Amino acid sequence: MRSYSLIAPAKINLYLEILGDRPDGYHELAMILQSIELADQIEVRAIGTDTILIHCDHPQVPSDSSNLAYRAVELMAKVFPDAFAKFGGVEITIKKHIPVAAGLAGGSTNAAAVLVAVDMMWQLGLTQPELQDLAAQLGSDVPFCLAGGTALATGRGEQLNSLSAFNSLYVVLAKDRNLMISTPWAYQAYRSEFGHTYVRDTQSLESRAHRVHSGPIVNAIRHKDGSQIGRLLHNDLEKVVLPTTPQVAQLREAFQSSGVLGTMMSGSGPTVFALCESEAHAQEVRQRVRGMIANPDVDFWVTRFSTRGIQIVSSVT
Ligand SMILES: C[C@@](CO)(OP(=O)(O)O)[C@H](O)COP(=O)(O)OP(=O)(O)OC[C@H]1O[C@@H](n2ccc(N)nc2=O)[C@H](O)[C@@H]1O
Ligand SMILES: Nc1ncnc2c1ncn2[C@@H]1O[C@H](COP(=O)(O)OP(=O)(O)O)[C@@H](O)[C@H]1O
Repeated sequence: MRSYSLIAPAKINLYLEILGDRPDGYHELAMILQSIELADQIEVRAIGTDTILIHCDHPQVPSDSSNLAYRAVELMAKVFPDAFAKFGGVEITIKKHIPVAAGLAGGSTNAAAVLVAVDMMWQLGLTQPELQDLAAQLGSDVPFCLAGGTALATGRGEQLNSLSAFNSLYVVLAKDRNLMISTPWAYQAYRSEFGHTYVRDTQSLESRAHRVHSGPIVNAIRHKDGSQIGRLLHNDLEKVVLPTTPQVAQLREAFQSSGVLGTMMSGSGPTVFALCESEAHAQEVRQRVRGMIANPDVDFWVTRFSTRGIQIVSSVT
């Protein structure tokens, strides 16, 4: 039976600006997404029946049709019914290393990996734009997870422009394991407090330029300038999460006082990350902040920027 083993990396958001509400209920964004080496391992195996089975070693990850990996196979089966009839269903095993509901796109990257595996398993030969289009139907962050590296994302986050990828920066991640933040809640809270309608068609490029402020950080990324990148980190969702979740604000302050290049909440949180120039410094910061926080429920990870998205590690055909 065919099987594929894949690596599905997490992401952090170096920049997240909310430009306004969209008529479809989403928010118009200007974001910079960055892959990191912290990753889940995904096995996708043909099972010759018409079922989809999910196994995951993490108690908070569903194994039913609400799992994004399940939804990825379901979407492929709907779009390619003949291939599904010919090759049958799949069994997916997810080894979770990415914390769940953490703002690190764990579910999205699992779904992206499954799209890649099913494309190969069903011998579809899809192009990158075709895969990206399917990915966007599964979630706003899924197209980025497929491509990986460093990208400027617009629209609801699915329109990508890749930036020069580099892996020389190290990342310390911290998350209280009792805290989970729902992405729809974070956007809804932002809309209630700061919402304003964004009508793309009537916006000239010039008026858009007045609202999007990602230029300096894009420039810093082009120059691989770690100190500038650290200084220019930005996330509008912090405006609703920091006041309601003091643990996040506290972690951010602890990193801030530890001599890092910069610190920010990732996506809708609650993970806070800090950027460092070297692995030794990142390990030192992890130790120092662990001591300052004195909360045994906070987990830490040291990882680094990655230039890659979904990677196929091995296949049996
Ligand atoms: C906040 C971010 C930052 O990268 O990531 P996470 O914190 O979830 O990792 C993303 O914008 C999340 O992307 P993703 O999790 O794929 O979102 P989706 O499944 O498409 O949408 C989940 C919900 O978030 C809200 N949403 C999402 C994207 C967007 N541009 N506007 C929104 O308002 C909507 O309420 C939507 O129903
Ligand atoms: N394959 C999956 N991995 C992780 N979470 C998943 C998956 N499928 C569905 N979920 C659910 O999606 C929600 C968001 O999880 P996740 O994708 O890890 O976070 P985020 O959207 O903050 O990046 C959680 O409630 C989780 O139970």
